[in-house]
Amino acid sequence: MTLFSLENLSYGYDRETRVLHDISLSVAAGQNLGILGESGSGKSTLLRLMLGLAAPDQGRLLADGAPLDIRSRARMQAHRRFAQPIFQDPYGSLDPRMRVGRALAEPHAALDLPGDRQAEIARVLAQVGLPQDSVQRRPRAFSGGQRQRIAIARALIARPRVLLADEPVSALDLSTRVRIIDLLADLSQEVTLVLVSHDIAIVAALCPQLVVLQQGRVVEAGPTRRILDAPEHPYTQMLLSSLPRLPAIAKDMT
Ligand SMILES: Nc1ncnc2c1ncn2[C@@H]1O[C@H](COP(=O)(O)OP(=O)(O)OP(=O)(O)O)[C@@H](O)[C@H]1O
Repeated sequence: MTLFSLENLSYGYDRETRVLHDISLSVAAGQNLGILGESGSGKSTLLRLMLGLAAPDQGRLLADGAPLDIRSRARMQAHRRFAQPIFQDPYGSLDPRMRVGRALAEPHAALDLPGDRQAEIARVLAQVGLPQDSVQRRPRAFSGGQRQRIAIARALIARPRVLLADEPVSALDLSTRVRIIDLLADLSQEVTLVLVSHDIAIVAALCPQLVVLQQGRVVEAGPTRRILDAPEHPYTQMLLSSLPRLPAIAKDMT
């Protein structure tokens, strides 16, 4: 089952500067896809298009088997149940005044989701490993990692088929990162992840499929293992060779 299919897609924020060039890729159910690229390569823009926040200038974007018409309210309502975002900054993505219970109830109501609202809130809190009494507290009462868990719970309330995650752990400290990566790995038993990152280690930990983006173009795509073992494109080779060589540094210090 193909969840997303992008065919020769191009996009620019204005007429003069094109940000994405002739992108083709697909996301298969159960096959997490990593999109790797340096800052400014167009990763966030690509996710914006997949979320339906903007439409391609050229090419096609199919979600759940059909072209995504972002002018159709009904289609976008369905799309928000299909694909949910997770952003980099858990501080920015939650309203500081809103108690967690309300932050989770809101999308359940707005998307007209089935199921008992309180039971659904209890379900997502358990899924992300937060205590049930979190509902009464506001975001400031939580650590950065816990806030990212709240943001993930908010995405999960829709029971989406896909999570579109934009650098979901880069704002977190190292040990918290590992725990959130473990959570995303657990969740990807049920929901497919599209993960955008400049960090090869995170992409490699979570995504069996990889697309490498350079200045808005796909330069390499395929199984992550194959690309890491034998990168074909000079840009991918450069990205891999710029990884810090920690064991070598440790050896030098002895
Ligand atoms: N709202 C906008 N208006 C105009 N240009 C934009 C806008 N957002 C991004 N861009 C430009 O589009 C290009 C790609 O940006 P994008 O944020 O998609 O890249 P990225 O790979 O996600 O980078 P980063 O990791 O730094 O977020 C950049 O040249 C950026 O300046």
